[in-house]
Amino acid sequence: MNAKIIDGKQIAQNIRDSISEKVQKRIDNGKRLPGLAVVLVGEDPASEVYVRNKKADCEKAGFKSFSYDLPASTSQDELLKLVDDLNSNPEVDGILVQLPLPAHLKSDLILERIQPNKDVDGFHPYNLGRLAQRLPVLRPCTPKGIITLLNSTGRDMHGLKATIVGASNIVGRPMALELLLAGCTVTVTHRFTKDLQKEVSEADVLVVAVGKPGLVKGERVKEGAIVIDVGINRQDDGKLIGDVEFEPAAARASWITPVPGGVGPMTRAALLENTLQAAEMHDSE
Ligand SMILES: Nc1nc(=O)c2c([nH]1)NC[C@@H]1CN(c3ccc(C(=O)N[C@@H](CCC(=O)O)C(=O)O)cc3)C=[N+]21
Ligand SMILES: [Mg+2]
Repeated sequence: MNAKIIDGKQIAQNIRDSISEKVQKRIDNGKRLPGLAVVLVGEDPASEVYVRNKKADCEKAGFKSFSYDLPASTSQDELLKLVDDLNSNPEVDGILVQLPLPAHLKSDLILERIQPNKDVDGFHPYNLGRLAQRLPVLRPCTPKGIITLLNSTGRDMHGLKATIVGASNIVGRPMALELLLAGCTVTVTHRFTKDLQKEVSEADVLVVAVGKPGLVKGERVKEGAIVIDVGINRQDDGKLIGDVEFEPAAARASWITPVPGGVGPMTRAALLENTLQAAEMHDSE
């Protein structure tokens, strides 16, 4: 088997084109532009790149974008006050507080302050709870983007054995809920898992989201598996690589995502989808 590449960059572009058309229809129908507020606290260089890209995505899609670059010294109360203001601003459909936040800020309390119908990251307990109950509203962006990638393969997900490597709040856990909803039998591995490579070797669908290059050995990938690599690791030469050994994994898999150009662009596209969805929800409120 030699894997076909799942072209996240192209699929994300198709999504952005379709969103631009829907924004144009909103304008034709005299509706507001969808609005996204992006909040960045402190000066993490990687976060600055992501936030700049998100703003550019918004502007290209025809959304209104609001941006708040706050100093690392911002207090919990100041940040909560900003979230409250954005919650009550009728031009703002979506609020994204870029993670990680500086250590003195309590991100769980801040994320819970975002009104669930503006929680375009899908991180609020309400939205995670709805997903857990098979009644999703706003879905976490990276898992949502991955479901779109899996659907693009045309493979029926029902009954497939899916293994997720990594149990984070932002990827692994919501990914498990999405794959369960899609009909997979789901395993989540984490730091206490006894035999990671054994779990990997049994997966028909493998999603790896840890942030350790080479964590998944290509020779352990099941013949014909679909491999989704969420890892983004910058090497000394500046190149990005994932968590999966790409070449040997691609020799065994049926489909595989590249890094870059796989999951990353889909996370951004899902953010635009969620912001448009939030705007449509707010139209009828
Ligand atoms: N509240 C919040 N929501 C997030 O969704 C969020 C966050 N905080 N904090 C950081 C992570 C990371 N993340 C990425 C998004 C796009 C790419 C992306 O576009 N990656 C490109 C490469 C980009 C590059 O060259 O650096 C690719 O994989 O092809 C990567 C990572 C969103 N995150
Ligand atoms: Mg994002």
